[in-house]
Amino acid sequence: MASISHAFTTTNNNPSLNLPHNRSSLLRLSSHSFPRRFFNNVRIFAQHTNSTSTSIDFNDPDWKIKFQQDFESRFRLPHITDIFPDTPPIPSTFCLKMRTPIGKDIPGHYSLDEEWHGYINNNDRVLLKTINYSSPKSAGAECIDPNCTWVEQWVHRAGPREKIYYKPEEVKAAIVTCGGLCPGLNDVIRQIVITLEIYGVKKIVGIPFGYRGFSDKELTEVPLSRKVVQNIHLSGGSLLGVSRGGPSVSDIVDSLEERGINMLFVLGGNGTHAGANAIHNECCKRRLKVSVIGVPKTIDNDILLMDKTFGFDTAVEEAQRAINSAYIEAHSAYHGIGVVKLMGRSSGFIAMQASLSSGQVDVCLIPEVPFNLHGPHGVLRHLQYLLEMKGSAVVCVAEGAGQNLLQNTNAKDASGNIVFGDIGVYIQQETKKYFKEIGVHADVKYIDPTYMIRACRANASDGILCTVHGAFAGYSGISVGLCNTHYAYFPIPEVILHPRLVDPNSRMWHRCLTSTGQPDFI
Ligand SMILES: Nc1ncnc2c1ncn2[C@@H]1O[C@H](COP(=O)(O)OP(=O)(O)O)[C@@H](O)[C@H]1O
Ligand SMILES: O=P(O)(O)OC[C@H]1O[C@](O)(COP(=O)(O)O)[C@@H](O)[C@@H]1O
Ligand SMILES: [Mg+2]
Repeated sequence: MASISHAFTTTNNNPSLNLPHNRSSLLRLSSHSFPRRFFNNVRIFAQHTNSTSTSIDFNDPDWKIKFQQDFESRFRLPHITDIFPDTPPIPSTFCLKMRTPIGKDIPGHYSLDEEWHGYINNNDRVLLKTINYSSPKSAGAECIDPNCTWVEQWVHRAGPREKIYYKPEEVKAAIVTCGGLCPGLNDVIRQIVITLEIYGVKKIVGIPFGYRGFSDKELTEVPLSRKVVQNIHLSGGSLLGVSRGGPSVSDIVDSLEERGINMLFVLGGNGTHAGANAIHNECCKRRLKVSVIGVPKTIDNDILLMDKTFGFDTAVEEAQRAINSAYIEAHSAYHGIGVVKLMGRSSGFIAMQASLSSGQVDVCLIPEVPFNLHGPHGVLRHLQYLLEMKGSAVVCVAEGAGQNLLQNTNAKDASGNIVFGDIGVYIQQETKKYFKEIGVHADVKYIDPTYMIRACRANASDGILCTVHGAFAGYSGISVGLCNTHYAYFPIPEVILHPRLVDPNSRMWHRCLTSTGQPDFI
């Protein structure tokens, strides 16, 4: 029987996933019992799947069921009953149908006398992929087998559960914001605090300046309440401050123990989530009843499996303002060229989306698509053509683009991220040089709005991710994100296998190319 090595998915690098648990997995698959690690050697077939290397025999008539079982096991959410099987569930204290608190109706007294139907059932699922590709050649196709067979993949629906695993009066919740700034951090802090209070939690604190706040003795925790956070969403930044680098995971967990924190909400990007998962694993190892929940924060939008992360919409909107300025400058000058650099360490989502929606960009350069600056097909030759044809041009470049053209800085930030050379400055300089050399006038203006973009407050369309329900439901080591417009919970390792990238074969990138009209620069 021929075995075809192809696409997909398996990761089980979270030790807690291997712990015994007392809850049933997806029931519709439970009648089949295949070895759990059947798919451990499957290799990637399509681009941009969240996959590790494995192999699968597509001649096996049961491969699809086995795939789905493996998927279900990978996306199973770690739960505190994995370690404390005897933890009794209690009726939820969360209710949206509130009356003016009188006696027993006060949240925290678990005595809601009205029937409440707003809960999420633990077996509710959200469909992860929604396109049935009929051919691997379809734009953006993500296929598991060579025929692009339709395989349903379900992830866990987020939201309040009827039964909870923490008594609100026994909870000490902490919030920490890590990494770089992002619009919407204060909105999320505010929403978490307000939701915790609705459950009846009284002890809520903020850890100042990211993970550093766990170890730096000069930094004291900030008491949080609805009163404190009421208006914080009206300003950008983070009420708590942010930082990169910081203490070891073991020191962070020591600090959690000392402070008596048993719910930790960690707002950050892929680095922060790697930290959150390590904290979760360390808590499991020490047998601590702690729920660690990640909230994806990054303007780069580089977290896997989610429609988008909060702050991204705002970043795109702000980026368009910078593009518009570059356009006006370029358009108003004789042979004007505007260059705008936007953030995006490994992913060009902001540059792509802002270029597309502004309609004012002629050349969009992102890390995922290689390009030459010089040569007959290079960007500079195309700029010359644009000046001849329309008199001006606008270039939008993501910070991680074209790094192969720059000298390696060999520098890393406190979190271990590579510090890039400035591609925007390089393009500006090379453009000036090029037009000087060919004796053509060009007025080059360079705009770098990056810190202005991420410091602004979130716009109305950046939804707030509510995470508190996941912690009360007893989950830990999970992240919350929008999946096909519905909120879902994901085990952290699945969303940080690698940075989410723009697929150069996706409709979105194709639309961007249509909008800019740019050729291939290779
Ligand atoms: N692999 C990792 N394990 C544990 N902590 C990490 C890891 N990577 C990053 N961190 C920590 O997470 C925090 C934020 O990481 P960083 O990469 O700067 O930002 P982001 O979370 O936005 O990607 C830093 O305090 C850093 O020390
Ligand atoms: O100058 P800083 O603070 O290190 O931040 C720069 C980085 O921040 C980002 O905007 C977001 O990165 P994070 O998601 O890691 O915070 C990147 O695009 C950029 O490389
Ligand atoms: Mg990051």
